[in-house]
Amino acid sequence: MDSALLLDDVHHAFGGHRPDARPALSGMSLAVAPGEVVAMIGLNGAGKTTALRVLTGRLRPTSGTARVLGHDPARLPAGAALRFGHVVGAALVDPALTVTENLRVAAELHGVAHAGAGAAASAVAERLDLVPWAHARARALSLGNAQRLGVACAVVHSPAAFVLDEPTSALDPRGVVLVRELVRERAAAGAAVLVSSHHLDEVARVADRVLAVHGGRVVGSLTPDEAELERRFFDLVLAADTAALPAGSRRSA
Ligand SMILES: Nc1ncnc2c1ncn2[C@@H]1O[C@H](COP(=O)(O)OP(=O)(O)OP(=O)(O)O)[C@@H](O)[C@H]1O
Repeated sequence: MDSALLLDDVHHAFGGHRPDARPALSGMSLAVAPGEVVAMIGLNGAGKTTALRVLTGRLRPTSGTARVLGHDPARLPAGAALRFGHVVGAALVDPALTVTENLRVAAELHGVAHAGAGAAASAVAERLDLVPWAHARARALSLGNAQRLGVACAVVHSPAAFVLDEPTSALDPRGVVLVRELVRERAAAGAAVLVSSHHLDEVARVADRVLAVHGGRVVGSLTPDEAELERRFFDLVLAADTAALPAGSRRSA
């Protein structure tokens, strides 16, 4: 089956060709099929957010190929943009609008007909337990509820593919479960989902595949139900670091 989300040998160095430029992506390759949830897990600075920024079209990589629903994300045709959702960095939320208004606007901006936008907004607000704050302005929300609203706005139009950067970082345990259930539901309906996280336990519960990201690339894949996931992750990181050492210094490392 064709990938709905794809990065193929993507490289990016902030600072361009300056001598002090440091690579953020060094051959990042991944693919997410329709109906699949893939999680990227990695240490701080591994390149997860940079990879997601490439997929949202906000960052043009130095080289390599990125595709969202078959298109270059930096020039996503309107039809594909309507079928894509994302929260990477600041969510697409207007602080002056209420929760319901934001959801309705997000739905209509993504092509949901005016007549159906209210129902779509109510459904996702209920799903993420935002109903008690339906009439609150977004700027008045707690950090966790603001994060729920960001996720809700990204998926209110039932996108065919979506990417979420650390979508549960501010959530309470119930919020974590609600986002997990929402992601699984959308994948069961055929969406391709790519999420990033620092929390192995959490992604193991939501993802079909977990990709270990280190040094700007995928250094291995973990199956969520395998034993000792954390140790396997660190083994992959260590192996990648060891392989990157100059040949003569490997033995003593
Ligand atoms: N705008 C930027 N300018 C310069 N360097 C950047 C910029 N954004 C990211 N980087 C660098 O790129 C590398 C990858 O960063 P990135 O934010 O993608 O990592 P991450 O895996 O998302 O990390 P974290 O888990 O801490 O969020 C890091 O070395 C980071 O310092």
